[in-house]
Amino acid sequence: MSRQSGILVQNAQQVVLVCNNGEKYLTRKAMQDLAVLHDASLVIGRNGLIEAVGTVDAIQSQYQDTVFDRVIDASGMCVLPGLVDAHTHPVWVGDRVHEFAMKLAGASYMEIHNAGGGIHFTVEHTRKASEEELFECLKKRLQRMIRAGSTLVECKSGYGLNLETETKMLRVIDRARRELDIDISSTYCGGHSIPKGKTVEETVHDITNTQLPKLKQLMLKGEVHIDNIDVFCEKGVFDLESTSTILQAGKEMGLHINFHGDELHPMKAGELGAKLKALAISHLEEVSDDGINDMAIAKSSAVLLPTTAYILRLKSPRARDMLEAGVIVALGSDFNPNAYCFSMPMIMHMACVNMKMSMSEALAAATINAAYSLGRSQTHGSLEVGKRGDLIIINSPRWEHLIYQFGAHQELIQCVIVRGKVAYENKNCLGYY
Ligand SMILES: N=CN[C@@H](CCC(=O)O)C(=O)O
Ligand SMILES: [Zn+2]
Repeated sequence: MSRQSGILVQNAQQVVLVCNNGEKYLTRKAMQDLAVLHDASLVIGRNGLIEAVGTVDAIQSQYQDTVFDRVIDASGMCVLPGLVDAHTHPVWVGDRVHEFAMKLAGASYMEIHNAGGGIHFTVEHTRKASEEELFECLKKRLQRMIRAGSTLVECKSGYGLNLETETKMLRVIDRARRELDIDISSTYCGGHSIPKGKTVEETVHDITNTQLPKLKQLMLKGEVHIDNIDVFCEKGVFDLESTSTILQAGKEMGLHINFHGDELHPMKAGELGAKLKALAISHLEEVSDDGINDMAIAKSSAVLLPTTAYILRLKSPRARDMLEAGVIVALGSDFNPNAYCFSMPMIMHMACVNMKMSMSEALAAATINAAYSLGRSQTHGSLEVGKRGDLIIINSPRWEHLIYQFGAHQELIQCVIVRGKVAYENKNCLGYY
């Protein structure tokens, strides 16, 4: 009797495993030297996990008696792990296209923020929105991310700044995690800004004495799921001490520390994150040399966000210094109303051009290292047997086209598979020409 299995992706020109020895992250030279199979096939079992990956011949003989639910011919194409977006703010209403115009005319991010715009503008609108309305927005945005190849996305709250709206946002993220064909890492970011009319002290007190204890109860009851805690550590927002207080309170609840630091001003966020054993620190445009060294030793990953420097016309983070020091470098889109970008292929391209990363480094940063930054690299971020069946098939004979062709992912990404299920298929994909 014949065996049965899930999906066979066969005859691919290249299957980019990224790594194949159970590595939890890649640094330095290992990021240059990704594991790639040529003329290869891959099998995802009905349990949604990768069952086998190898040369076309090897898979053919191993599975000759197997009937698959679906066979995908990837002749002339490349298979890559699903992309991991390590930093997004996707739950909000009220776009800020008017602020984009202000920034183009010369206003800085903090000028707009201090004048009551920026995060405050989004908070005002998000507080008024219904849970259903927020879910519909999030759903559309996540679908756009899937179409751009992301299969695991970090999603932050942070446009509530009070218990009611932060909880509403986290419930919306949790619903997306349960209902949509995409994996989510959920981040409580109640420390995203100081709410209007409050002091830093009052805000820290509210977060540590009201919001976090209540969220802990909801987590225990299974009403909400949170993975990470985040704070915007920045001059005029949360200083080092208040950041540390909030992050430690979150860590005591079992959350991973994953915060915004050293973005617009040097704050010694790299040093603080390393001391607190943060899993991830984002931005780091202004990180110090000591911060870089401490992060390398502590294995606190650097989540670099090329859109920030691009949109705000700032200097880019020192990716090369971090890579040379052995920091675990990851990438994120930073999708938010200030930086409206869903596309990790574009992020990788920008990381290569503006931050001087190689294409291999950028792919490692957008897969295995981004998964590490979310504590998920045991299950995500590479195409290895036993890991999640999350992959993308691109219509080009070399995987690098996904990065090289700036803004062309919609003509390259033929298929996105999440947990062994086809989450997106582009039958009209024109290909790499
Ligand atoms: N810097 C803080 N947070 C976001 C921006 C959020 C917003 O402006 O709405 C970021 O990562 O870029
Ligand atoms: Zn952010």
